[in-house]
Amino acid sequence: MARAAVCGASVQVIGPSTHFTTNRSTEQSLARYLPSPIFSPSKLRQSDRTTASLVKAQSGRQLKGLYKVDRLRSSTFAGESLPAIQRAHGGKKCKGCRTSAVTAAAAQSDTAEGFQAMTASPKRRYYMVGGKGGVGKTSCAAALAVKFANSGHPTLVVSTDPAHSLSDSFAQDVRGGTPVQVEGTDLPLYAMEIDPEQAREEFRGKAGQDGGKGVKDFMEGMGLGGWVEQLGELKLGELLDTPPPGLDEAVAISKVVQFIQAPEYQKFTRIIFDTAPTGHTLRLLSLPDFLDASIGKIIRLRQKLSSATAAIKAVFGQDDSAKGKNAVDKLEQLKERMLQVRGIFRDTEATEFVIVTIPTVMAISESARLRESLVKEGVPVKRLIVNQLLSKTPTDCKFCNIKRKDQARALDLIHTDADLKDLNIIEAPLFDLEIRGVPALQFMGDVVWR
Ligand SMILES: Nc1ncnc2c1ncn2[C@@H]1O[C@H](COP(=O)(O)OP(=O)(O)OP(=O)(O)O)[C@@H](O)[C@H]1O
Repeated sequence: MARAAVCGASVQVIGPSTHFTTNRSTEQSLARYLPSPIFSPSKLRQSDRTTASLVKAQSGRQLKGLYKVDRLRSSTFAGESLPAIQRAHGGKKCKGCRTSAVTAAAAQSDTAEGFQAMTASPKRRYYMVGGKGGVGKTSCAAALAVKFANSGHPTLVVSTDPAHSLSDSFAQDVRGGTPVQVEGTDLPLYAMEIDPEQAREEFRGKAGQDGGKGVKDFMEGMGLGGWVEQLGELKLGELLDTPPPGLDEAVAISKVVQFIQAPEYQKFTRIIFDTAPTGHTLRLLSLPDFLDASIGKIIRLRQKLSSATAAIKAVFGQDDSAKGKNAVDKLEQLKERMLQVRGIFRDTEATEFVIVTIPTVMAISESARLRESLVKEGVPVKRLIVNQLLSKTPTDCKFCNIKRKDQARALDLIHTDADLKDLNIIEAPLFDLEIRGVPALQFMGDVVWR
C-alpha cells in the first residue's frame, strides 16, 4: 500500500447544505472519534487535550477503548512529507503545506441520493466498491461499512480482492474466510477476507490434472471434434488447476453469496464488496456468462454421453471418471452460484457499483472504461468518488499549487467525459494521516459519505 499523503494541516469540507470546517489536522479532528477513557492527560499532547473535552461532550455511540492515540500516531502525520513533496522543498518541511486547507467539496447533484437515502431501506443492499489499484477502494469501502453500521445497519464488508488489504485497513486480522466482528466498536460490523487459495481448492478437481487433454482426446475419439474447439475455449484443465484471472474472485464472490444466504447471515442488511482492481473486476463481470456457456456445454455433453460409460472408463479409468464427474459437478455448482452473483450484480433495486478514482488522467481514463463495461454488463452505477483531492485554495506551497492545478484539469476531464459526467461525483480530500483503524475510518466515512 502506498503511504498516505500528508500535505494539509486542516480539513474543510464544504457541501451544498452542510459545512464541516475545522482548523485542526485530521489527527486532531479524528480525536473526537476516540473514546474518552484513552485521553489520559499524561499521554496526550497539548493539541489532543483540547479535543479531549470535545470527545467527552460527544453523545451517541462510543467506540471501545482499544484504539489509542499512540496507535493512530504510528502511521503518517502532518509534518512528515511524501518524498516528492520533501524533494520539492529541498528536504525541508513546507510552511505552505502546514497551513493549507484540504478541502473536500461533496459536490452532489441535486438529484443524487445522499447517504441518508442509502440507509433508508431496511431491505438488504449490496455495494461494490471498485477502481484502479491503490486509489483508496478499501478505505472507501471500509469507511462506508463503518458508517452503515453506525446508522444501525448490521453490515458485512467483504474483500474479494486476492491482494487483500481489509485487515490492514481495520488494523485487525479478518482473514480466514468467515465474517469476524470488527473490534474496537460495539457496532454491528463484520468483515471478512476470502482466501483465494482455500476457495480455489474447493473447486480444484483431478480431472484438470491432464490439462483437460483426456476429455478432448475422448471426444475426438467419439467423433465429437466440433465440441473440442468449444472445450478448448473453456480450458477445463486450467480452470480447475490454475484458474484464469478473475476466477478466484468469482469463486470468492460465489462463496459469499452462499454465505449470505445462510440463515445466520440473514441479519446483514448492508453488504459491501471491496473488489479487486479494474482488470479483475471486468473479467469477473464476464465470468458468469463465460461459465454459463462453457459449463453448460460440458453438462449437455455429459448428458449426451451418459450411455458411453465404457468409453469414459477407457479414457479416465474407473476412478478418474468419478473424479472427472465430481469436478464437473463442482463446476456446475459454481455456475449456479455465478448466475446468482450475476443476478445480484444486475439488480438495480438492490445493488450499486461505486467507482473510486483519484484525480489523475490515467485513473480517470480507467474509470471511464470501467463505467462503460459496467453499463454493458447492466451493472448499476450512480457514484464516482474522486479521492485524495488537495484543497482548491492556493497556498504558498509551489509544489501543492502545481499539483492542485493538475488535479483541477483531471476533474474537468470527469465533468466532460461521456462515461462519467452523469455520475454523482463525490470529492474526497487527501487526509493528512493514513486512514487505518475504526476511528480513522469513521472519520473518513463522515467526510466522504454524506
Ligand atoms: N483520502 C485519503 N487520504 C489519505 N490517505 C488515503 C486516502 N485514501 C486512501 N488513503 C491511503 O492510501 C493507501 C491505499 O488505500 P487503499 O488500500 O484503500 O487503496 P486500494 O485502492 O484499496 O488499494 P489496492 O488496489 O492495493 O487494494 C492506504 O494507506 C490508505 O490509508
